[in-house]
Amino acid sequence: MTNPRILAHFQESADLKMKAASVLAQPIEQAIELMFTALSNGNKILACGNGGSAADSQHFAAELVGRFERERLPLPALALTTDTSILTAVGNDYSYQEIFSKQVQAFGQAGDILLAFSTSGNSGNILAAIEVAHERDMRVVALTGKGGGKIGKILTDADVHICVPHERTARIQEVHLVSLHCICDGIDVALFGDDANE
Ligand SMILES: O=C(CO)[C@@H](O)[C@H](O)[C@H](O)[C@H](O)COP(=O)(O)O
Ligand SMILES: [Zn+2]
Repeated sequence: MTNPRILAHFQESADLKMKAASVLAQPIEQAIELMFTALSNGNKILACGNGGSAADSQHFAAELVGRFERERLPLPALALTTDTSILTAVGNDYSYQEIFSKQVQAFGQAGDILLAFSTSGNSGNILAAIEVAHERDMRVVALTGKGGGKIGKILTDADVHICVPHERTARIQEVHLVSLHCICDGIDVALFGDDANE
């Protein structure tokens, strides 16, 4: 007999993914187009998030600098969640709220993309990073949940909002991850064409 709690996690995750597929296909396509255009123009992608979403930021950067499923040259993506000296110095000397926005200020250029994760849509350091990205004429791809929170209110029409229709952080993160893989796949298809018949 399968553990009912384990079964319930898998069932809820599977049900949400199929529901989210139809809701999120369009913003995911918009994110692919935005990122492919930016990368084609010589721009880069900066990624940030807290906790599990910090891991997602690093996961995405690794798949661009390394590869997703197809061989290609490295693509410029940087997770802002990895440099412990920057994170502790800025957190200690200024505030935790500024650990990503100061990096966006330092590294972000016009035309770059900020990939911002927040399952609640309300994390202050992500809101601050988005505000600085806008000041530096960057576009934002935000992955949220729980209705999008405050992030949903500060995004512009030029940004992309992938908002998972759920209230449970773990489930939202699981859909963020499959969305990331869709974006990686879409960038490769834009570069090399569809490999469906290969
Ligand atoms: O991964 C999990 C929960 O599954 C946690 O580590 C979670 O990422 C943390 O609580 C974050 O601080 C949540 O922040 P946010 O997603 O609301 O911006
Ligand atoms: Zn998690």
